[in-house]
Amino acid sequence: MDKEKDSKEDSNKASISRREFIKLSAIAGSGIAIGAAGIGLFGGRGSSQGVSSHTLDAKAEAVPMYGEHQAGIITPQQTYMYLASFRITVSDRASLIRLFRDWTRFSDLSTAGGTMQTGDNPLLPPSDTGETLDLPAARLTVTFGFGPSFFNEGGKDRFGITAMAPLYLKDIPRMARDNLNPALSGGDVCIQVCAEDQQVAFHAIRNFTRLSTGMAALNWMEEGFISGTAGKTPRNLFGFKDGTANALHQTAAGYDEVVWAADGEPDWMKGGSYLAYRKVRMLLEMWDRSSLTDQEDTFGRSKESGAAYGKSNEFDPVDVSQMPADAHVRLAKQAGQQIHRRAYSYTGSVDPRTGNVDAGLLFISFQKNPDLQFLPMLQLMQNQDALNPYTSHVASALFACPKGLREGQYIAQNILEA
Ligand SMILES: C=CC1=C(C)c2cc3[nH]c(cc4nc(cc5[nH]c(cc1n2)c(C)c5CCC(=O)O)C(CCC(=O)O)=C4C)c(C)c3C=C
Ligand SMILES: [Fe+2]
Repeated sequence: MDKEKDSKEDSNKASISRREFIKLSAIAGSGIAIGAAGIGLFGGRGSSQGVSSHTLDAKAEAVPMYGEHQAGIITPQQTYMYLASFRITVSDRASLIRLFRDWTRFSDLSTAGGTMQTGDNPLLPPSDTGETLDLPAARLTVTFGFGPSFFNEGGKDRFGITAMAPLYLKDIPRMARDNLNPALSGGDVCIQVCAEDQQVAFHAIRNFTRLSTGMAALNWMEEGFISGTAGKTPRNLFGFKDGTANALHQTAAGYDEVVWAADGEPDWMKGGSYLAYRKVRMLLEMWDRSSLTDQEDTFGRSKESGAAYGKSNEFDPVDVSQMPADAHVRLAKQAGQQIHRRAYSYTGSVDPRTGNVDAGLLFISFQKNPDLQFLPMLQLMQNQDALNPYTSHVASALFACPKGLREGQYIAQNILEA
């Protein structure tokens, strides 16, 4: 593990300090107003104000949103995640700038544990929906991404930014086994929100949506969770440790190699990353009837320890020759590339016809070059993966997540005002 990156990530976990709340109060004093109701006043979330960092648990910690890279990409995974996709409904650049300014201010506030004003005018709806008033920052992160249609929608340069499109942004090509629902796929803008508290995460998505009224519409929203003991790899709904191989690149050099976009990209994208998303339904009932041997052969790893076939421990180097030819991990390795996975499990409703539960994986990976790292891997897996009989890919999207922000900048500023 790289010390420098680690300490950066650690500083990202700093709790909300008194200083930050003073900063927020100062902004409040300057009378920033957004929309009709306005982000004009800020309320700290009760329990964390003025409490020193070491007395607070992870739920109280704040992850600053400013820096070289956006938070929520290599940030250690929080327990809850919402991924939302928006369609921009305005066509002029000025409105778009207003939307991104509003979203950026709300991100700044909410990731620091603040809220918008909750009601100094009884004749208006409160600016903030209020459900986080007594809650701390809960390691909330907000990650913005832009879909291909943001830059060019069916040949139309809506915002005059087609020339600013990043190198590898396009819709993920249709795969042979795809069973995609277009209503749950793609979009102009995505917002990934992660937090240690589900209510804090939902509050953020809900208020992003409110702030976008008249300027953007919510296309779809997915909610996910993961759970694991601190320091241990969390397990997916098939009961296997999921994310082990991320350890192969968790150094500053590794992230540069795997995650951060660089050469040839427009300036706004250098230090950003591509978010590849697949909603993969997992056929739990069928899986639960398969033998342990079949389950382990599917991945080429031991279910309990997570060790690769022929090895004893989870992080021992993989020897693909020990695995069945169609094992998921063997195929992933065969692609010869690494990606940074940050997946979450989801559960949904029961199919009334079968009694089966809609559940699975919100597969999310970050990479610097999806053409090289992600698409060939997906292609290989679609054709041969032992996991295929147990899964169905039901939604898909690719977004370009810009580099991080400096204080005072708004998201997409270096695209819209370049
Ligand atoms: C196209 C990329 C991938 C998709 C889609 C995908 C879906 C998927 N994966 C699991 C469970 C596991 N995946 C594991 C490893 C793994 N998976 C991918 C890529 C995709 N997975 C990669 C690149 C790797 C790492 C390979 C390596 O270098 O060793 C594992 C093993 C443990 C681990 O390393 O995380 C599991 C388990 C599911 C259930 C799923 C779709 C539902
Ligand atoms: Fe996988």
